[in-house]
Amino acid sequence: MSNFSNQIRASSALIKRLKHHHHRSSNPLLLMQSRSYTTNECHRPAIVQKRSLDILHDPWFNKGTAFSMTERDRLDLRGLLPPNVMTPEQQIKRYMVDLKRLEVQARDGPSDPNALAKWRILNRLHDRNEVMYYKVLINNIEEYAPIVYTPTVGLVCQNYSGLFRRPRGMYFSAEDRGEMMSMVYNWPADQVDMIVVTDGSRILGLGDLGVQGIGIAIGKLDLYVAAAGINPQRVLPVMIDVGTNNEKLLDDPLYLGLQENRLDGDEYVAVIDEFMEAVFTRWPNVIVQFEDFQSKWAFKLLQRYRNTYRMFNDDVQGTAGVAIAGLLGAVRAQGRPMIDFPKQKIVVAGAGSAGIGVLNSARKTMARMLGNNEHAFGSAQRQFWVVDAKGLITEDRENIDPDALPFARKVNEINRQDLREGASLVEVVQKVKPDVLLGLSAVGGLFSKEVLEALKASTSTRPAIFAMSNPTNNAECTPEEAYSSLGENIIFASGSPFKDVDLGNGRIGHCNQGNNMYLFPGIGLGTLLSGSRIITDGMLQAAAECLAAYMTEEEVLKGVIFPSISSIRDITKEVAAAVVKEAIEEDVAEGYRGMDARELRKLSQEEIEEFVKNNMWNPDYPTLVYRND
Ligand SMILES: NC(=O)C1=CN([C@@H]2O[C@H](COP(=O)(O)OP(=O)(O)OC[C@H]3O[C@@H](n4cnc5c(N)ncnc54)[C@H](O)[C@@H]3O)[C@@H](O)[C@H]2O)C=CC1
Ligand SMILES: CC(=O)C(=O)O
Ligand SMILES: [Mg+2]
Repeated sequence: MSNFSNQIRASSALIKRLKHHHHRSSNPLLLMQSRSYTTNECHRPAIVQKRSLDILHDPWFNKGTAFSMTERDRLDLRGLLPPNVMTPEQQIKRYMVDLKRLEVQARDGPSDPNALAKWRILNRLHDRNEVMYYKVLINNIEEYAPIVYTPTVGLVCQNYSGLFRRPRGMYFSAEDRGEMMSMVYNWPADQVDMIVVTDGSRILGLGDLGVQGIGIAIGKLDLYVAAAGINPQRVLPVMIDVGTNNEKLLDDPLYLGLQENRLDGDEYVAVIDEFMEAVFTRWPNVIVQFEDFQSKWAFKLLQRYRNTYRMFNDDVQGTAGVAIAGLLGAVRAQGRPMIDFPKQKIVVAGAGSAGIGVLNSARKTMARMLGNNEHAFGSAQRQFWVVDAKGLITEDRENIDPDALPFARKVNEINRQDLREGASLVEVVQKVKPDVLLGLSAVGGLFSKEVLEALKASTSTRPAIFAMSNPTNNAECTPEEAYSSLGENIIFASGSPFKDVDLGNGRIGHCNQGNNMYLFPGIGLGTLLSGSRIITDGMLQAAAECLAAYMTEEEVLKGVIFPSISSIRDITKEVAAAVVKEAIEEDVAEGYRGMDARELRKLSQEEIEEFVKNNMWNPDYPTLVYRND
């Protein structure tokens, strides 16, 4: 079961990982001695059943000017390309000149006025040459993750009607009921490893964007390829269009989705059921990531499918793991042992899919550290104060959402703190003096000056502010606001990227990006390679623990509690290895392709990591061989 079953196990696991961290640069002898676990598929030729222009128009196989002369002959491409054969490096250089041209007058960062134009240029490359697209993305991940992912992906979804050129992924609509089982065979790939599916009902913090939400599934899968090395030919973004309740889209003559109100109740569930049955029939080994479903359905669908299908909900489970890693980092950053985590007073603003996911997981982690009995759960529960749109949630709340009920505070306890049902965020912060203020409210600026000023009275030596809502404009506060109100002795993390803050005199206020992107790619890859039929709580916990342990003591003390995005491929590899290991320990790993369950069980930690690494796709052109059979 979980690696967090008690503080001792957690600490020893952390120490082990920290040790491991030190020789992460890998011992060449070790590498030479260990056998290779499955050949890297990139070195095998790829068989194509098309030739000539059809290849140039197929982004999965197109290499553009990098087709060698022999390949041009073999594939009837001679004369269809300019004669100068370019190396992949030259291709990238030429492309980057075009992309960089825009940046001459561009301001950096999230408010980049050219962000959409950059997305367009990248998207055009994605449409014509996938290998090159991912090479650009992987080599410049820090710069372009904010374009293909949050924040720009939000803008892309909002402007989808105007940006739409070529379709990408599959659309299942309420009109397709009864047809989905055959529709899945319209997708050209016989193998699909990862599906990210959304119904567009809550895209980032931008609300119901209907069919336009497909952009988020595409963006998440871009990270699956870039960070986890999932083969881009085996990813499938999916939009389930059951209508929209967004009045603007319902009235927009240019809207590309169904212009009717969302299906609800049993009718809605029947559509999702049919979709799940269809995709798992064609691709029994696929993993389905649910993304940006409104809370109302996020929990219900997760409970409905998680014991029968290989699926997870990223907003509920991925976010929870990232938050746990961040919260433990915040404890370490105070120079305190992790065993102090259950003493932290935590105010959470937002009780939706993300907020409740984090609360459940944080409470469980605390309870485990406290002995995992009923009393432990009770004590853990009293460390949280949850504020939603109606204020502090207590047992006095009418029609309380059942998912929030476990966190409703007892009225007598709250009265003793001079608080009551519906108390405002600022009052709660004033009275509780929390160690952590965590926002998953989708309300930009919610951590106002008044709230941040109130946090000055925190009993923590180094209070932590997690403004996790996306995209940028929805962040509960900016790092500048936090550092200027509270001074340098804080920990700050945001869901979308911000720049570090210059505090003067050479001091830097670090801005961490606390985003589920540090976990979901590794959860998906680890599940895939373990061959587990389901994604257990233990596998998710192992992923979170791995992320928590990734940062060294020195980094954490500097306020750096999450890795830089430039190391996302490395952290993803480690998270995936932790997930595989946990699946083996829980005896749910059934093996993957050439590696059966028995062989998997024999692997050492290093060998598991090598197995993961060897199964990560790299953006290199394969040799193409034509065969028509
Ligand atoms: N950083 C990350 O990795 C992630 C960030 N998110 C972000 O979290 C946000 C929320 O997502 P969900 O929970 O799915 O949305 P949701 O719509 O289900 O929940 C929003 C919650 O915020 C509450 N809220 C609204 N106004 C408030 C106010 N003035 N004060 C306090 N609470 C208020 C609502 O009552 C509700 O409980 C989104 O912006 C999303 O982008 C979500 C997943 C991951
Ligand atoms: C990051 C993410 O999953 C969200 O904001 O919904
Ligand atoms: Mg999401």
